[in-house]
Amino acid sequence: MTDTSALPRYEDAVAQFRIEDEIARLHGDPATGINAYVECCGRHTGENRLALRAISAGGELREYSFDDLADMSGRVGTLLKELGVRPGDVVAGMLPRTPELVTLILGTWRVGAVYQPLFTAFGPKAVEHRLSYSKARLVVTNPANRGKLDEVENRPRIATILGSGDVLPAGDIDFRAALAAASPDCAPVMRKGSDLFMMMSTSGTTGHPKGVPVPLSALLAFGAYMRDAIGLTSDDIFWNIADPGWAYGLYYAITGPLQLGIATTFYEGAFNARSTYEIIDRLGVTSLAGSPTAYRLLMAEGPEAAARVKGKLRVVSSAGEPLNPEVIRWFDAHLAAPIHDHYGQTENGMMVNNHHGLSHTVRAGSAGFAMPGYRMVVLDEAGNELGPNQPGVLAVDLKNSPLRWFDGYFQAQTPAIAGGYYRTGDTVEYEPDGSVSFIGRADDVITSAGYRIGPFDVESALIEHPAVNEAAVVGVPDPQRTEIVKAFVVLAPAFKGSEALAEELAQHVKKRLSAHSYPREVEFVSELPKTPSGKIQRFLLRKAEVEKRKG
Ligand SMILES: CC(=O)SCCNC(=O)CCNC(=O)[C@H](O)C(C)(C)COP(=O)(O)OP(=O)(O)OC[C@H]1O[C@@H](n2cnc3c(N)ncnc32)[C@H](O)[C@@H]1OP(=O)(O)O
Repeated sequence: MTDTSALPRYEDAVAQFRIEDEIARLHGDPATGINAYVECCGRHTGENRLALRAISAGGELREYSFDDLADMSGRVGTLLKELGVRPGDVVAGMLPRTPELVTLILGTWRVGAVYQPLFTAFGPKAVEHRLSYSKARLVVTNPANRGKLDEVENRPRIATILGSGDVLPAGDIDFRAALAAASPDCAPVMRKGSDLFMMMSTSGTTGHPKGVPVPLSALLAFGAYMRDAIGLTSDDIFWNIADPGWAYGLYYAITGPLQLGIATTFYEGAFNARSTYEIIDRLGVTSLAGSPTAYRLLMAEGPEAAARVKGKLRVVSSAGEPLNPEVIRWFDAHLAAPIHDHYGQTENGMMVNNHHGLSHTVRAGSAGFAMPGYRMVVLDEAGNELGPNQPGVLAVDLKNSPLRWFDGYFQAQTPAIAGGYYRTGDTVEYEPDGSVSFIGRADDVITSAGYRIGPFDVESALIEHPAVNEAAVVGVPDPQRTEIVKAFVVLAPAFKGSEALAEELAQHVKKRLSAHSYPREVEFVSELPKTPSGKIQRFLLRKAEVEKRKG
């Protein structure tokens, strides 16, 4: 167990926070010149220091040093330059958690370009939308995901990583062969802190996902989170199980640890509790990060499975959904591991945490305290700051949060930024001790297994099916996944509701949109509740479902 008395006091860290100290920890300077490859790899080379442990689905462990990643990403950078990728251009990756993914990201940053993740569970619809706004110059993928791009209009150039026996699709670049022929020498292109290095996306309620531009200055916040909230030290064996197709994985499974010069871990297989315990045991993982759904699945495996690794985990960090007190107690009893809830968003990263690297009281059920460098407030509808025990929307005080970096969605309006605040859309209240208690979303965004799912996207995918006239999609409570996606469907006159049709609609969304956002429940209805102006009232459907599940 961590001896928290040896940690810096939270109050002191807040009082002593100076952005100049954070900047001094970087190799570059956001004002004069910075490069994310240099921060996350180049500056850590020369000592053969370990950067990545990659475990294949079959259990084979391969290790890569920062020097290995420097060589491989140099080749990527050389190839990108040969392909005409310039600083500020977007390069997309639709790859599983493999060393090649890391080198693609580092190589993209090395030439001053912007990395856009495409989660491998996405279908063609989700991919097409993201590529359409980012205007990516190149997408790098593998044969398992390549077929989706055939259904994408106006797709960019494609580079495919072939396995043995794979045939290169006509017109594609053979990524491995091109890298073998490319020079590892590639001088990093220095950029300003306001220049972008990632293009993320986030789910909306009234439209398709919006682009979230991430400037290089966000490295300051990512590093601070790893130190203060994860409490990462050079003695740790760190594993963040989140997929780098999403913010938590890209920011804190790749960027954050590598920036601190500390090795990260990838498991290339699909998540399951058994392999997770095996890897913790085999590698001696001391610091684990992931979502509550993953932790609930570890619990469901039972105390005997946990006994094998009891006492190994020094700290466990949880993000993506509120952490249940029951999970906290179970981790304490069966793993002897303190598990702490952290709160953040794709916009701005993690902002409120039960810090592992700072000492403060930790209450089960609390989201924690604002990370030093952020001033978080609770606002009423008129934008007034509220005191303790008054529910309102959690917001960032922009002027007094030197670590904040989100300036608005990519080429889209950002009503969440107004009056000097960024409103997160989450309803919370402050406790008298200054910690934050999470209440719920203020809008219709669904949180399922740590993923944020926009109902509009799922509804649009459903409506593409010939049987569907209208659809409304909401999140309904679920003990395992926090919420699951439920669709209420009004059928076209020629169709009759059946279990087979419900399954067909679910599979349609899974294939077209994304494997993680399909409706796990489909109910056929004759009409949907609407306002007089015709807007679907999802909240009424959600309320009825909550009541039904209670009773
Ligand atoms: C600031 C922030 O960003 S906060 C946090 C961001 N969120 C996250 O990181 C997400 C965290 N969640 C997870 O990692 C996972 O949900 C886990 C590990 C908890 C549980 O994983 P699983 O139960 O295996 O399934 P998961 O939720 O990933 O996927 C749902 C479905 O999509 C499928 N799927 C998932 N990934 C893929 C993929 N890459 N390719 C194809 N299908 C996939 C799964 O097989 C599953 O299908 P099923 O319902 O038919 O079984």
